[in-house]
Amino acid sequence: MIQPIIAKREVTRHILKTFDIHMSRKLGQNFLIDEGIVQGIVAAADIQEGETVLEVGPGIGTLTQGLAEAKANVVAVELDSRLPDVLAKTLEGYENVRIVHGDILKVNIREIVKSESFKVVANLPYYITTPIIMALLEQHLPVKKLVTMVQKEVAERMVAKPGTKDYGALSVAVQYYTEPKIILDVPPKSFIPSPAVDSVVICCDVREKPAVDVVNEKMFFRTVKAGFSQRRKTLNNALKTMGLGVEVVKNALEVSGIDGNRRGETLSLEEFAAIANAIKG
Ligand SMILES: C[S@@+](CC[C@H](N)C(=O)[O-])C[C@H]1O[C@@H](n2cnc3c(N)ncnc32)[C@H](O)[C@@H]1O
Repeated sequence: MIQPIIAKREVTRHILKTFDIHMSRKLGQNFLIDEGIVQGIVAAADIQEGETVLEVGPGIGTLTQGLAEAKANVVAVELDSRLPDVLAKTLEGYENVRIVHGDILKVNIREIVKSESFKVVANLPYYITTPIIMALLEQHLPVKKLVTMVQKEVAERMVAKPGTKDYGALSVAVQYYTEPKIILDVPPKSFIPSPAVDSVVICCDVREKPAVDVVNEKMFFRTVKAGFSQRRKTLNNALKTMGLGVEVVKNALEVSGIDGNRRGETLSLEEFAAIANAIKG
């Protein structure tokens, strides 16, 4: 069965009306109605025929359809229990789509996706963008690339460099695992309903190995978290929140050659790694 293109205002409205779906703000539901943006996301994902794509939050299947048309093997995880039935209809005839009803932060992604390598493509629910991105990165899943629609301010934090106002723990984590690049500006009118914020598509190519060598990843992220815990504090004080002794902190700063009077937000990934690697005890 040939389906109409969902990424259009009238088609989306018709589907919502037919299935009597009132969109949920709580679930971050802003559905894409701009076919050009769907095509831009699909192109950025650089889909090869038959490759596996995990989509987070397919909604009524707008982006899913673009991915299916590009011949990806799509696994789409949707939390809203009303939508699997809708998706069964809107995506009827696409044999290469599997819908899973669940919470992306709770499901076992490895088990669901069952692929040795995959890409993540999504128009993310904005109320949990950061937890989703962090969960996808921290689990060391075999993800090659993430192409996601996010709120513009979040994307700016993801690509921020040391010493800028947007630089924080999210910047370090994303840049540690990936090479992020903002590729598309998306105005509010590209969605129903229009969100109150600007959006962008960000493409994160997952690195073959992390950007810096760390002895202990947990310690690296503990150091980063402490470094940004109190933005106005010097490292001498901020690192105390790690629960380490004064001497341990002093020694780590000395060994890594980093001035304890500096602030965490000025540190590069290499410098955070140097401190973390020097912490003993
Ligand atoms: C911004 S909408 C995107 C919908 C569709 N992909 C599109 O582009 O039009 C986000 C979707 O994520 C779903 N969602 C929200 N929280 C979720 C979660 N924890 N796990 C999976 N899906 C979730 C929402 O129900 C919604 O369908």
